[in-house]
Amino acid sequence: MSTLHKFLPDPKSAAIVGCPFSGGQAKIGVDHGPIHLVKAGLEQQLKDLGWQVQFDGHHQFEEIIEESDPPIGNMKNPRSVSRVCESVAGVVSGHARRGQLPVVLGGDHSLAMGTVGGTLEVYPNACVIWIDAHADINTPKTSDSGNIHGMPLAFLLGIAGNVPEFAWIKPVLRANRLVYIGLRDVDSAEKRILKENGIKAFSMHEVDRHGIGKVVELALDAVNPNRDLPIHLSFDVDALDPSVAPSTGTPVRGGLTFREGHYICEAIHETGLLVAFDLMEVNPRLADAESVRQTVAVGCSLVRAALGETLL
Ligand SMILES: NC(=[NH2+])NCCC[C@H](N)C(=O)O
Ligand SMILES: [Mn+2]
Ligand SMILES: [Mn+2]
Repeated sequence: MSTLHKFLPDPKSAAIVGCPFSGGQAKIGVDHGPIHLVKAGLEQQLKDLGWQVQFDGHHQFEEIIEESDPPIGNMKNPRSVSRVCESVAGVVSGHARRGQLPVVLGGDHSLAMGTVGGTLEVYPNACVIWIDAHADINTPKTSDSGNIHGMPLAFLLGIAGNVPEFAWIKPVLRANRLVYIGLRDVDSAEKRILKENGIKAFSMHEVDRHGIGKVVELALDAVNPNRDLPIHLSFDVDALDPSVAPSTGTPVRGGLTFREGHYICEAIHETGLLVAFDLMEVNPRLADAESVRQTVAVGCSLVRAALGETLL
């Protein structure tokens, strides 16, 4: 807690935003992620690190989830995803405006339209560091699955095309403010989108080549060369190797080790620039009880690392 923070007032204050929502993908259970993370004691763990923590219970989306929500093009549950994300954006921007650091617990990664949207409303020059096996940058036209958790960045960048139901999302994110770490399952259309927009990405290949320390340095150089811009860190737990975080909907082998994942969070904490953190795609309904316990524990410890837990 000794690290000086460049954007948050002292004493440092965080808000846990539980988002039990699964409409951005097809597997049941990811909506239970935040409940498990909070039950594991996350609130007290952050208090023990010296943070003031606000947690007002998980967000209730029942009333805004559309009962009848037929696909638009191939997009599944489009109205529900849109309305949930719009409400999350309001909650996140509210916390950020009050000088709190929102810790958003998913739920699936479509929620990032809300989290990143909310952060950028308050910190328009913030950069986004996206830790994921996947690029989540399909447009409704390029997506094979129609799952919106594979599309949030296309909407935030303003390259998703015109979908009136999503008109509230402003193209707030600039391509040169987005960087990835951990990619290893990128669709061919997504590869083209990354190239065409000159988006910096460090796949597992680069992690192997340079080591995680150098990769985080290079990632920060790409989006935050003077180390003076606010950082939104969006962490999809499937960035970790499935042996480390098995309970997730779209696991991909060859991922980040336990330490590599934590190192990223620790290094971003050390910048003193972190203004928002997402932990997404923890699905306690997948895998056996021990795997669930392990994944939830890793999720909590990633959050703690990002909020300043040190090894010494
Ligand atoms: N947030 C995630 N886990 N995304 C997985 C996306 C997988 C695939 N690229 C798709 O568009 O459906
Ligand atoms: Mn992913
Ligand atoms: Mn993702």
